[in-house]
Amino acid sequence: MAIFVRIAGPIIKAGLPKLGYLRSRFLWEQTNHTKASMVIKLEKVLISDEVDPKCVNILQNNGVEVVKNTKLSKEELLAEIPKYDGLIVRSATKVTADVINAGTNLRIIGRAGTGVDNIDTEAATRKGVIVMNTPGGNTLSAAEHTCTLIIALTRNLGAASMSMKEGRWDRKKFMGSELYGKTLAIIGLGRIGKEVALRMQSFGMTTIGFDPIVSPAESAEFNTESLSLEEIWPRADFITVHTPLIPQTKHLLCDATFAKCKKGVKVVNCARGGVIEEAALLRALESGQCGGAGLDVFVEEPPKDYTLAKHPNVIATPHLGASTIEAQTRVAEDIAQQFVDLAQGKSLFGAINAPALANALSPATQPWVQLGDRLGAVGSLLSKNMSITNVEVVMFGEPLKKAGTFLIASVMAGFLKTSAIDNGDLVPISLNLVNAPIYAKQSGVVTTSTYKEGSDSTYVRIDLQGAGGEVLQVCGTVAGSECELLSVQGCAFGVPANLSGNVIVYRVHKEIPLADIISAAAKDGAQVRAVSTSELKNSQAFGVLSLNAPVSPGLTNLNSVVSVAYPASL
Ligand SMILES: NC(=O)C1=CN([C@@H]2O[C@H](COP(=O)(O)OP(=O)(O)OC[C@H]3O[C@@H](n4cnc5c(N)ncnc54)[C@H](O)[C@@H]3O)[C@@H](O)[C@H]2O)C=CC1
Ligand SMILES: O=C(O)C(=O)COP(=O)(O)O
Repeated sequence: MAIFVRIAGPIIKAGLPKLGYLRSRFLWEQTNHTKASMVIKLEKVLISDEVDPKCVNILQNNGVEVVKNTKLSKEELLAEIPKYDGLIVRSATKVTADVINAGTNLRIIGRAGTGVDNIDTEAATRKGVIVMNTPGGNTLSAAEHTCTLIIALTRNLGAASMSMKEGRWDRKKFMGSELYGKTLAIIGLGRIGKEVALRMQSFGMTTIGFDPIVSPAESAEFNTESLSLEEIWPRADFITVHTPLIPQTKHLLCDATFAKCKKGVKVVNCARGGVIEEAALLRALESGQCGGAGLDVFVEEPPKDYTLAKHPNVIATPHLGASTIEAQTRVAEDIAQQFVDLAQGKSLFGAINAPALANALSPATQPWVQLGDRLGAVGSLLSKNMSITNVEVVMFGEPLKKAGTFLIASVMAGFLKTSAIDNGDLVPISLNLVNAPIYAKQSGVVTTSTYKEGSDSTYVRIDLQGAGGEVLQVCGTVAGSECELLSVQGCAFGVPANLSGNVIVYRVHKEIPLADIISAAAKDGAQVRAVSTSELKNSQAFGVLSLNAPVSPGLTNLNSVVSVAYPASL
């Protein structure tokens, strides 16, 4: 299933009503892709960075073809990527929006490591591509490397070792200081920050820290006092940063914050280049405001300018935090196993951009995901001209208790797809549970879900509310693996209508002989395979014609017999 989006531009299709509530317009084209379901097809994976061979073994043992090529230029990667369902990287490959958009078959990007700043996660999410990392696999190695840099800094290990290699015995030059009794400030008290705290406490250091999501009680559990940054700067003898590089952490240490620190403060960056502003650090080192820096990461890797790395008070390593046999084995195994588990519908572990996929992975859930998509499509067809502002998904029956998030996403996928047929937009995007929530939000339609306790049967109702307050209700269920329409506007179908393949959905306002409907549809070119009709209630009834092949829109003959009829490919 592909969606074509153009944010602005003329409506190409004439003669069909336009949906004013869609802020951007969508035109769907049917392809072989599964509708809004989210079973990940994983046949071919590209590994474009140095990842432990265990990754290849696990994938291959699970029937995945793997190509490892760590020498691809950007142009070569752009040319190669369409061949793959999955891409595995470390920090070297820059997975930019153009790479993601070139990946016509790309379903999943895996980061064998922690930081995903080299992956344009927003572009991936819009394209419906899952981004996954291996949180925790390299925590201990990064923490140990940080501790190594702190210890090395305080005893001038880098420079002292260098001077020995140069044949000198400089005992006076390299007077150090003890860590015992000193204060270590840890900015970012997540996985690595916490492990650094625990290790450095064994040297007798006092650990203080700041993290917006770690409560004082949590940090107290690892003996670290939680303070504001303003309280931290003047107290710290050493500062180590363990945050991702995000706008809030960029240049956390800069001229202004260095100025608030103790003279001679020593700093360590084993997180991401740019959390400490490099130019400000150089100035602080030159002035003596900073007494030394341990740097594992740089804004540009490898750096073009080695001034910082060459500074006598700097100990620098070329992004080695995760470069241990143990960490590389773990992250390689983890990412491969996470890919396999996701493809087999077992687990979503490590995915960072697919909340609607939670609870939607098991094979048993897939028909419900499909049902959401199809009810959304039917709802869209029958609510034309209502200017839908709200969509509520109401779930009945214990098995659907946790289905709200994925059902909203799949209903909106079906709804937006079908709505878009009347518009005309041109950039191809596959809608799925990863990107449907973004496009739903962008459409301006407010979505909610409600679970109703106490129902003996399991079914879904979607309530589509128009700008004028009117509501269209569409109800459906899953029988085996089939999606069935149970009722529209409370008009129950005698035999539930099968919602699959090519159909025509129609509405009448009085009893119309079925023969008249079928013969009118036939005149419009429809090869009708099956018919389901609802009861007539409140002067309306609904029907679904299942067809052997798609039929062109318009349906002039049928529309002269029924009130409205719409073709759809479900
Ligand atoms: N040098 C290397 O080879 C490695 C570097 N890393 C980097 O280390 C960093 C941390 O990794 P983990 O501890 O595993 O991540 P984590 O997600 O467990 O911890 C990061 C913490 O930073 C906190 N944070 C976010 N914004 C903040 C702010 N404005 N101020 C203070 N804290 C803030 C978060 O709340 C979170 O608790 C990441 O940037 C990662 O890429 C990770 C592994 C190896
Ligand atoms: O996991 C991380 O965030 C790292 O920085 C490690 O990077 P690497 O996999 O060694 O290129």
